[in-house]
Amino acid sequence: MRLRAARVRVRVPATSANLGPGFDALGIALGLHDELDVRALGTDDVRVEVQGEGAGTVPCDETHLVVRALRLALDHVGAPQTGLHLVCRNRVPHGRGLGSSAAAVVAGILAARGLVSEPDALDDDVALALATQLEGHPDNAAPALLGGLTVAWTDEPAAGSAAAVRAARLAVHPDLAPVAIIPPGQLSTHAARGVLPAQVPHADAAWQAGRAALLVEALGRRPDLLLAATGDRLHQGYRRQVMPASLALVDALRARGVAATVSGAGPTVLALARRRPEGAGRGTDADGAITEVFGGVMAGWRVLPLDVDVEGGSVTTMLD
Ligand SMILES: Nc1ncnc2c1ncn2[C@@H]1O[C@H](COP(=O)(O)OP(=O)(O)OP(=O)(O)O)[C@@H](O)[C@H]1O
Ligand SMILES: N[C@@H](CCO)C(=O)O
Repeated sequence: MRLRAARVRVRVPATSANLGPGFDALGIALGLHDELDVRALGTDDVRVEVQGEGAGTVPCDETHLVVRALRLALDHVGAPQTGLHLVCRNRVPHGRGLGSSAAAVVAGILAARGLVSEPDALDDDVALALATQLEGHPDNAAPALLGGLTVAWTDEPAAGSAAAVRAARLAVHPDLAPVAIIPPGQLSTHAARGVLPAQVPHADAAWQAGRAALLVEALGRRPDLLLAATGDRLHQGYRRQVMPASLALVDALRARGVAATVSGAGPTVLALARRRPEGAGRGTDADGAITEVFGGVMAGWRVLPLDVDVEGGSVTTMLD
């Protein structure tokens, strides 16, 4: 395998994982994107410029997450390593539960796909497996790669072979109107996973399986069922201790009929709202409740209505 291009442009969406009961499995791509220009250099240099989210905080050397993912993908297909110049225009907030790390990992893998002579060697199946290797779980990487609503799972490995990570796209009702409510502070996924128990009661697992099945129906065809369908007993309650304000917001919104969940590992809150019907003005059916709950007192939080991204990550080869 050789490099066929020197310059590529990559675009990857934010994602929200779990959506309540779909812990480590369901995820949805959102209309908020990181964009990167990646240039292969004739030298061994690595230069990373970051604009927007993460500027001044993420490392700008070989340890940058996009660089690590890109190198993993080049190694995987036997392509030569190269010097790199990255310009990252980041809009996905970091450490907020909106899939910034998955976006970075998918961006690196897609950049490698755009650079190599046989891009099919990094098709979506391979890209998802590589992303999961770096991320640990595929629920953000799958929608970041494929767009829309996805369910990701891992097939039991046959003796002597690696487990296969797989994903399928699911239907999304056109009225679905996600609203991200983003706090000013970060919480790492690592910290949020650290407070989860090793075991849960059988009754909770059974309850959750029913809600996850209902959620697929609610998101695809019956948005009127979203409040019931976004219940959770496996993660949000355990995580209350590390994001009390987010869980208080989830509780307050749910008490007002809004299908609110913690987005990914938090601390962002995602309201799965519905677009107002034609003629009823712009906005969503959750806007009144969000305004009422906020009351202007949650300083530094941002309310961000977002479209569902249906395209997923993309890479374009740039001609010099
Ligand atoms: N665009 C990026 N470039 C470089 N590093 C990044 C980028 N995005 C995220 N990271 C790294 O990943 C960390 C955040 O990852 P983490 O998994 O904790 O949160 P998240 O991905 O934003 O949330 P979640 O996985 O819950 O959706 C950042 O602090 C940074 O180290
Ligand atoms: N399913 C993951 C998403 C965060 O990457 C979690 O909740 O820990």
